[in-house]
Amino acid sequence: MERHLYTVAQLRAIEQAAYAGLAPGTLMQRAGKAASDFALELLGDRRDRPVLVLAGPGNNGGDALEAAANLADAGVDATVLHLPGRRDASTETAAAYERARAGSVGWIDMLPPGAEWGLVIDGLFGIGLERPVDGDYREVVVGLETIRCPILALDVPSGLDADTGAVIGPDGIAVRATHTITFLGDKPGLHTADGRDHAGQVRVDMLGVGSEALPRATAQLSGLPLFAGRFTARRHNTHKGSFGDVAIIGGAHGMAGAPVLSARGALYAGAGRVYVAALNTPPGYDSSQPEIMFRAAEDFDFFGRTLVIGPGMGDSASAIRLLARALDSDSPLVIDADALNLIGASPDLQSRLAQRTAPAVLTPHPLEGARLLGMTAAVVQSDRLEAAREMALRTNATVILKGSGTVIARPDGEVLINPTGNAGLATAGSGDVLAGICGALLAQGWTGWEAAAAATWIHGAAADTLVDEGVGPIGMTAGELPAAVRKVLNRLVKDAASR
Ligand SMILES: NC(=O)C1=CN([C@@H]2O[C@H](COP(=O)(O)OP(=O)(O)OC[C@H]3O[C@@H](n4cnc5c(N)ncnc54)[C@H](O)[C@@H]3O)[C@@H](O)[C@H]2O)[C@@H](O)CC1
Ligand SMILES: [K+]
Repeated sequence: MERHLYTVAQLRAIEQAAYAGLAPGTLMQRAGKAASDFALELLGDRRDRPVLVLAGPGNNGGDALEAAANLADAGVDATVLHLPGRRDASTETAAAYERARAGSVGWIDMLPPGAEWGLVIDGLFGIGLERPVDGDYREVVVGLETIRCPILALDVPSGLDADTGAVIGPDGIAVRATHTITFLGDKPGLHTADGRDHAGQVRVDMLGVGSEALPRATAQLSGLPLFAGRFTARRHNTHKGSFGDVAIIGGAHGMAGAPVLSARGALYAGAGRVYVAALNTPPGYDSSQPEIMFRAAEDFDFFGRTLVIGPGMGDSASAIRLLARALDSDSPLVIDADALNLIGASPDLQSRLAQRTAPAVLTPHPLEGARLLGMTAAVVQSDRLEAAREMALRTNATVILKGSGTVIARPDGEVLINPTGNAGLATAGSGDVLAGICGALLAQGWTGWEAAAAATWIHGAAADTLVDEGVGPIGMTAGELPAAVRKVLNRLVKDAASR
């Protein structure tokens, strides 16, 4: 899957351009038709069940009214909860209202407590949401929380910012849909931050607008087409030196587990040789993974090796010295965990990072990202795309901003949102595994951008595989990920070979 993501400003321009060549109301009628078709699909053979349609004051409400009229025409028992607002409706929405009025739609003005529905359609607000959902609208959204049936959001779940995926307002609320049908192009906010929880499954309907009418998107959903060309079957005549050396630098006193998890991630993602260069006295070997070679970090030669620096590294003088040496080296670099915090606190390390020419991939979670940018994690989360872009620009590196809908950004402003993964990844050590996978791909000659996109996708797909097998999301452990990563990778290579 590869899909362009448009900002609200771009969508408004697409809408204007499309609108100019069509009879008034055409786009809304198409949106209403796409919505009612999807609603019928969701009802399946339960078309006898009543459908509640929430219609707000703007054109999102107009889409909902068109959908309600279509459903009633198809013989469905459709009831509209109409909350028109104070401003006059647009001509199209007024026409949609008249159409629904003329049909066999039922009308209510408050949510009847205890009523049972086969489906709810959310047409309260779309991309025109200007402020937090409050008053009567809020009451309706709160009321939906106790209704147990599929909820289909039109364009955007009401209350969600389509650009950022944040629920609008300090104490905001948004509809939690099971499905979203979104119009004229996909939106970043449906796939990151709160977006995945509120949008459910997303379907895009272009309302008949051709791709030639679309502007260049600087954000897209990540997917196999971006890096599938890299998955080639291994030649027989190869050896461990053909697949690169990865060295994990970390493991200060009491934190030996983190670099071992990274090392396993790198090993199972196909690196030829994997070292842990430990800050503390290194263990002789890892009995459950004896392939990993342990060395003392201070004496370790970085030359010709891909480095993953930071897991369990701490903030000692020795950690800072090693980080400066890694930043000054020509080695491809993954910078994680404590190393990110050290860079956030040191203008000297920041300038060493910005001056690098070899690939560097940063893997911050929101708090580490916030430290790098000198802001709070809440500000990072309020606009994850912007925060990732800003980090990439300042550090001259590829940035993987972790979290639901991981955002990958590069210094020229291009952004990907990763669609794989689940809540099982919210567990200690899963980030260490991701850094290791990324290191392994860099060590095999991938660019920072490809390695970041693929590592994130594979890491998420591995977690999805484990959930399918009943291993998680609850209780999934980071140590279970590497073997699942190996399965995903080999499947991708096999699929690539059979194409
Ligand atoms: N105009 C067009 O050509 C098309 C519009 N479409 C639909 O129209 C939507 C955008 O329509 P609009 O621009 O009218 O925007 P919305 O329908 O999203 O909502 C805007 C209206 O709600 C009010 N409003 C905003 N936030 C509020 C809040 N928190 N509480 C109370 N009132 C609030 C505004 O004053 C305005 O009246 C899209 O999301 C999509 O669903 C689609 O039908 C495609 C075509
Ligand atoms: K909506």
